Order: sequence, then C-alpha cells, then structure tokens
Amino acid sequence: MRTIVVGSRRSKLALTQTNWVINQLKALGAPFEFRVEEIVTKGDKILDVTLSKVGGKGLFVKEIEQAMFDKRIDMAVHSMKDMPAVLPEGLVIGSIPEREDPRDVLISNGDVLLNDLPSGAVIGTSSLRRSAQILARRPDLEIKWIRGNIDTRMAKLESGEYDGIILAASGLKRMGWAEDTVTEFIDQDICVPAVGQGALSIECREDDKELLEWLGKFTDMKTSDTVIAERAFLAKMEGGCQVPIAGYADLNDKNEIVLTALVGSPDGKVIYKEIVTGTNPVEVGNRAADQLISQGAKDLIDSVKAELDSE
Ligand SMILES: NCc1[nH]cc(CCC(=O)O)c1CC(=O)O
Repeated sequence: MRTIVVGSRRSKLALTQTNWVINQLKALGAPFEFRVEEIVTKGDKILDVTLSKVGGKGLFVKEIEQAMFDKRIDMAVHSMKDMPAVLPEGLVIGSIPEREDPRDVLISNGDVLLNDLPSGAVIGTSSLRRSAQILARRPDLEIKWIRGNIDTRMAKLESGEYDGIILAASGLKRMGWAEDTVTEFIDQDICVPAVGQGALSIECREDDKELLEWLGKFTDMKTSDTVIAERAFLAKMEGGCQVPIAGYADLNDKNEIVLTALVGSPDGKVIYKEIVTGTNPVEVGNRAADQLISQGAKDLIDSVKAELDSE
C-alpha cells in the first residue's frame, strides 16, 4: 500500500487539523497508509514582528510547498486563511472540506462584551483586518499586537497584559475548547471574517492523480463554492495581509452565493464594504473586487503599501 507523507506545521492546531483530515480520509476508505512529517516554517520561527511586515501569509506555506516539489511530502493540510491567493505552478488544492465556524471571537477578562469594554481597554490581535474593524466600531479601544499560539495568547490575556483578545472560533473549536471560554462570537456585521477563515485547504502535486481522486471525494461543495468566491476577490485585490481586507461568503435560500467583501484603513476610519450575490463563484469574487475598486479601495491599498515600504 502506498504511504502518503503529510507535511504539517508543528503547532498543536496544525497537527490537530492534519490528523483530523487523515482520519476522515481513512474513514472514506482511502487505500493509503499515512505518515505525518513535521516542518518548522519561517512564520513559526519569527514570533516578534508583525506578520504583515515580514512577508505575510506565504511564510507558513512556502517551505511546505517546497517539500512537496521535492517529494519529501505528498500533501499538506493548511488553514485556508494562511494560503496565498495564487498557488505555485504544479501544486493544486485537492480538497476543501466542510468549513468550521468562520466567526471571530472575543475572549475578555471578566467576560465583558465588546460594546461594554471600558474606553482604553487593550485588545490583543495581530490582524490588521480585526484591528481595523474593531476600531471602526470602538475607536476608543487600544489595539496591541500579540503573537504566538492560542495557549500563549491566553496566558498573555490572563496575565493582565491585555483586557481582551480576538481569535478565530474555528481554531478553538478544532482544539476542543469549551464554548464558555468565549466571551462573544462577534457578529459578521461588526467583523467580517478573513477570506477562507474556518476552512481547510488540502494541497498536493497536480500530477498526483491517485491521491487527487480520493481528495476530491472529501470536498464540501458549499464550502468550496463560497471559499472560491472569497479567494477570487482576494486575488483581484492583490491584498495579501498588509492591508485590512476581509471576505466572507455564504449561500442564501436560493442557493446563491452572497459575498461580503471589505477593505479598510488600518485605523478603521475608512471602511469600504460591498455585498455581492451571484451563482458563479469566481464571477462573484471578481465583481466584489471591481465594486470596491470603483469605490476607491485600490487607492487605499496602494497608499497603505507605500507607507509600509517607506518604513
Ligand atoms: N492567524 C493565524 C491562524 N491561521 C489559521 C487560524 C485558525 C483559524 C482558521 O481555521 O481559519 C489562525 C488562528 C486565529 O486566527 O485565531
């Protein structure tokens, strides 16, 4: 029997996700043995700088992709959110499994809701998307960068260094956290989730037909259609994570894709937001980008990039 070597980052969340996928594939009857190969990525080593300043998303993915090209591994499970909008030639997303809860959550000391936090309360996040949207709603709060895995962030919260932190619900749920840890599931009207948040991406070599056949059976069509719309939007905005950018799609009762797309300034003072409906995922994503660009979002992105470059 062929052994599929699955590359994974060493974090608890990455390994949990990887093992979950392996177990699901086994349950589907995939005729493979699986072995997990841990890979420490640049993004895991650099913990002291804001992600957007050291190259963003690609950091977690690049070395894993190289291992796939080198045939040291055959596939990898990523958080979709960490995947750049465009894949390198020769690699494909072989499967998009059913999405977990896409929302962001607030965990605060004393379980104080976002609306009730006192002026000046310190909120930990290292996401421009989260900070822009939180500041748009609560300009009187203070955002302080935070890095590290979920356990590290919780420890920093408990130490009193922060009054609250924002995390993805999906990560907590996958790690089996109790719901009552969460102070508030933040409504997507207040904080539009990141493109792909809560979804997984199983990446493999394009020519690995044997593996691709099995991965295909594991794709959830609703997740796939909605995430493809979000990623088409992201690709067209060329946003990366240097600019606050958000995109979340769901299906309505007519089974149409409804994509909420947002671009903002880091301080939350400028927010462009569009809701686009349609049936073709890529068309919906492109149209959302076009509408935001015509509102002025592209100029905002370019000015934020210019500011970063001059630092
Ligand atoms: N930013 C890092 C990151 N990348 C993926 C997840 C888990 C959430 C997901 O599955 O989308 C997280 C943690 C977080 O945002 O709290």
